[in-house]
Amino acid sequence: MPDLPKVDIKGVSKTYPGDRQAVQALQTVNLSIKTGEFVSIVGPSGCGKSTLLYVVGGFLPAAGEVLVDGKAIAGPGIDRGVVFQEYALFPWLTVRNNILYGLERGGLPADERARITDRLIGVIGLNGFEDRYPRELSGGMKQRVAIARTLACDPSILLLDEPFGALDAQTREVMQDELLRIWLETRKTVLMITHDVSEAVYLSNRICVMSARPGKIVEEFTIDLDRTIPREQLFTSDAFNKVRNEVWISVRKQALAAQL
Ligand SMILES: Nc1ncnc2c1ncn2[C@@H]1O[C@H](COP(=O)(O)OP(=O)(O)OP(=O)(O)O)[C@@H](O)[C@H]1O
Repeated sequence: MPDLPKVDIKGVSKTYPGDRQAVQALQTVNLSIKTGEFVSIVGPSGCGKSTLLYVVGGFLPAAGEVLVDGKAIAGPGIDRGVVFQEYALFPWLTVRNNILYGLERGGLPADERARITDRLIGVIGLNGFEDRYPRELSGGMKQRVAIARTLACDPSILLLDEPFGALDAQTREVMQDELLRIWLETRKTVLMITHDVSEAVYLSNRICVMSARPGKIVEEFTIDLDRTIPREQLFTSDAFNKVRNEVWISVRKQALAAQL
């Protein structure tokens, strides 16, 4: 069925019960993501972006439905790999063993697991650092390991929650380029949360803007930029700046509405 969405979020609402007051984080969110599409979600702080990602990840129960390949999810699954903002590495495992960890339960023979791990260490540019522990790595290196660990299980969907939010500006750019290269190579379906409008425009096919809490999708932008041209050229192009400004204005409108 060629038109079946890879991820179909249907009428998802989420209210967190509270001691004093319940918090409605999401209200009837609908979003269909095609196979191989890179979709980013932007919106004001606290509007429910992470909540939506956790619902799609299967970590959080919610009203409505999330379908993957047409089937309702019932919890987390190996079809969906998640990368969190805060690296989430095991401090007691080396780079190699952090990446191997996710593969150990997959039933693959040891030599195949080692082959996948070695290849990914090359992909993330950490040859020579295989036996280092997370405490010996920079923030950018740790996040590369976290991404490699997620890629090791070869999920068809990547769920990225502000994956570069904790990195300095230069490392962030390097990591964006790395992610773009990986996506162009693998064409995985990606759902990414970010605060950074330029990052969303640089990486995505489509950007969804969420309203202030309770979050719902209020505007969508299709991004049709040439991803093969160098970053400097793209960032200084009129086409890039035009769409970046449009998205920025849309997010700002929601952020201002939240303050009223
Ligand atoms: N476990 C929880 N219990 C109660 N309320 C929660 C919980 N997690 C999130 N919330 C509330 O739900 C709302 C949405 O939170 P969420 O983290 O999804 O927003 P966000 O858009 O990702 O925020 P930010 O951009 O600041 O990271 C917020 O008001 C938050 O306080």
